[in-house]
Amino acid sequence: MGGTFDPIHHGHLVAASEVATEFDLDEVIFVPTGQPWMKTGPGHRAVTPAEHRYLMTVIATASNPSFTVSRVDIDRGGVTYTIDTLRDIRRLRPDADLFFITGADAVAQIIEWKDVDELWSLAHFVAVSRPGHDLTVSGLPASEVSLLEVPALAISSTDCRSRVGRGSPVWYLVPDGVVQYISKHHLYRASEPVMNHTTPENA
Ligand SMILES: Nc1ncnc2c1ncn2[C@@H]1O[C@H](COP(=O)(O)OP(=O)(O)OP(=O)(O)O)[C@@H](O)[C@H]1O
Ligand SMILES: O=C(O)c1ccc[n+]([C@@H]2O[C@H](COP(=O)([O-])O)[C@@H](O)[C@H]2O)c1
Repeated sequence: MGGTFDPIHHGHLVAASEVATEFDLDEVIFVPTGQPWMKTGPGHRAVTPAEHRYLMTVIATASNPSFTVSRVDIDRGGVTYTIDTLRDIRRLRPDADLFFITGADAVAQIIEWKDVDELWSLAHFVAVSRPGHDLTVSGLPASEVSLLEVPALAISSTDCRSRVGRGSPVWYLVPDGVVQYISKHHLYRASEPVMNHTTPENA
């Protein structure tokens, strides 16, 4: 499951768990993005430094033995494209059948992703329902994309960030360890912007 995970929240975790159960997956690899090109650049906010997003993802998934976190997109550097993510994961897991988990909002944009026609040979895509978004495969090859209804959690990273920014709690929207990480590193505080060069060591 790829994501910006800024921060990771229970919507991500429930989606991953439901897909793992439904498709009998051995492992779900969470892959935090490097630079997500659809969320960066002019007119977009600065995405939180990758090391913070990576560590929050590790904390959130640590208690589940089937959940792991990959650094491939972070360590490759630069803009993240799923075509590269899947090629790297395939190299690391040559014998695995790969599934790529997305939410209904992300799957609706796949047609704009880099090298979209090549994606289907690398993984089977599973799109999960998300409150506020229609779940359809229109325009996509139906045999390559499965749709799955998951328990509706109207949680977004955007809302988590703005809640922290205005001093509202994010308890129970994100895992407890992520609440504590956000607080410890002063993430998402409007008055204390986190610069892109900030690392967990000097935050
Ligand atoms: N509540 C949710 N239910 C189902 N899928 C979700 C949910 N939140 C995120 N996803 C899916 O998880 C993947 C990664 O999401 P991402 O890290 O961008 O979180 P987000 O909450 O959408 O972030 P933001 O609000 O910053 O855009 C995407 O495929 C997205 O569609
Ligand atoms: O490959 C692309 O062009 C592409 C464009 C937008 C998003 N993605 C991937 O979709 C996943 C969810 O992205 P996001 O921006 O919703 O966090 C993440 O793994 C991104 O790398 C991929």
